[in-house]
Amino acid sequence: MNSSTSILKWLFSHLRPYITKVALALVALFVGAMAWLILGQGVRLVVDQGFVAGDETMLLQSLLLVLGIALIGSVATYCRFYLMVWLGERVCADIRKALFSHLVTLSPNFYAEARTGEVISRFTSDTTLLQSVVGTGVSMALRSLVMFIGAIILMAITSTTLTFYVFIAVPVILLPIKLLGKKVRHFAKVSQDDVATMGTLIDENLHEIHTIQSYNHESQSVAAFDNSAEQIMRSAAKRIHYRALLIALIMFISLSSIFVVGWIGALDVIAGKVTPGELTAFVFYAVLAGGSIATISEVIGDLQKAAGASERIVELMNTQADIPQANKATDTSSALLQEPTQMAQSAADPILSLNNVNFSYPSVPDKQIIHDLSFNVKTGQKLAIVGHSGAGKSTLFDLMMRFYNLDSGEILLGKQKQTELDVDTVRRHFALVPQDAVIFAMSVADNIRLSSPDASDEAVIEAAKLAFAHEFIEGFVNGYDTQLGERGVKLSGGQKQRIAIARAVLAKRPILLLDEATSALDASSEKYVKQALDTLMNQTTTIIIAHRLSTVINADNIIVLEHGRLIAQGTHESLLESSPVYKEFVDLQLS
Ligand SMILES: Nc1ncnc2c1ncn2[C@@H]1O[C@H](COP(=O)(O)OP(=O)(O)OP(=O)(O)O)[C@@H](O)[C@H]1O
Repeated sequence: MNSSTSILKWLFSHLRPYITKVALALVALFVGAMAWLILGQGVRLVVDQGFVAGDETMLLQSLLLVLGIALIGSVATYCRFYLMVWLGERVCADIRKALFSHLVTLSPNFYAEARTGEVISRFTSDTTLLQSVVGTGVSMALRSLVMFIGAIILMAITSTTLTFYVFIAVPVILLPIKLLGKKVRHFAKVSQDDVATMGTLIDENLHEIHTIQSYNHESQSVAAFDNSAEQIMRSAAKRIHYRALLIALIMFISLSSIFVVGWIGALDVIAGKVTPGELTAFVFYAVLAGGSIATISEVIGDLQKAAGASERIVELMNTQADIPQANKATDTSSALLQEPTQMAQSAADPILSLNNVNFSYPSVPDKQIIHDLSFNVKTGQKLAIVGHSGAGKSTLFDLMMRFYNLDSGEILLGKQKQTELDVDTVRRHFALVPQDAVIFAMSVADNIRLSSPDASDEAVIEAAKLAFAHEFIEGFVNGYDTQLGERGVKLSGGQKQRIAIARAVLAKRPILLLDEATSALDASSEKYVKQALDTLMNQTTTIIIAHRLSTVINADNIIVLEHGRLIAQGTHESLLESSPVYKEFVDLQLS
């Protein structure tokens, strides 16, 4: 219960900025409900004053009154519906915006553990559910509640005896709603889970269509999908059965009770205890009250679902970014990020130093990945890191950019400790060219501009020229405006890499982190990529995870990692002499 109250508070806090609209919606809701309730009195007038009394003028006047009330009720319904659904959409958009800006601050470690698919599903389906419930569910529940209370009061005023009989009928109607409603909800949840499973299946198969088709796996994929679709059908059939039964039972029981009460009421009319108009009004209210109860019981299930959805959203919102900001006053300035002319950094000073770094991933704290690692990189140097797969090379890049906290030791950027700087500032020191270039579904220019959103068109073209990408981009019909498909399907491997290099060039950051691609490109692509990288490496300090002989030969310094330990350091020639591991590595991996 406590959590429901906090969820409600959370939801209402999002409604607060639109308090005027909320108030207007509530006014419309009350006016609408009142209009429908007063309509019963109008009907009573029509029957008693016009119909039974045989007075044509009164009949017309009462009918006009009924029409007037219906008009007011309809206008109020429009306002309530519009405002409530608008509020639902608005709150949902606000929550989505807040959630997304929170999600982009969470580290890759969070996504490695939480499964991105699940986060996306929470994001889209939970917020959509919330939107429909805030928009229509709450509106319907509130309206029905007001109508129910009003109808009961007016019933009691019209005839206490008949109201008493109605109250005897209420539990008879509520019992099947409660029992069958539970079943319906259970199977609705099962169907939802089945649909989610199908979603994963579609996503996996269509994203990896290349592998599926090359291994002729289509028929097995189709069979697995058919199975999943049939499973949804089976649980849906159960849900539909219980729902149909529920509707039929409610109809039968409520109509029977109205008939019984109507019969008792008719006897009272014959006995002269109530007027025919009163009986008509009473039945009108009884139907209103019954309808309201049915709506509330239906919406309550949705409200519970929305509470669950909100709880999951709040849980996501409360996930803390695992990299804390600097403890001291957050320092967003860094000597290395100043204009080159003011830069106190001399070529002999280290631009990056690791001192006795120890690290294990938070998810596997017992397995130490980096052991007592120390080295430094001087301004303008080219440092190559070599080591077997799993030695911890990529982990080092992540540590430099502070995607994780160290277990012990320190990393310095120039003379400043990484932990004393704002995380954003730390990252502004590095331009990363990953092994598999990442291309987004936007234009070529915007893909390059990703690293520097304010860059001018001229700067983008300049960067592309330096990355040897300008020529092939010009070859596209739309040039720099060419839209790249999802996952960059329209580009070759070498082209993607050159776009990624142009992005790094444009970023103009003090340290280039380069994860050299292991997959071979064709000879001409290879040549362009190499030229592009050479240009870039000559401009800045470069740390490169090397897989090619030519790269290590040109490096100023090479460090050899084995199981997260630095086992040798030096130039290519000196290491060939001094380090058997390096020599073996060169023979095996690089030549
Ligand atoms: N998110 C993670 N959580 C737990 N362990 C991880 C994580 N990422 C990597 N590891 C482990 O850390 C070790 C080092 O991995 P890393 O990716 O840094 O190696 P690498 O030298 O870059 O290898 P490769 O050349 O194959 O890319 C491996 O044993 C790997 O299993």
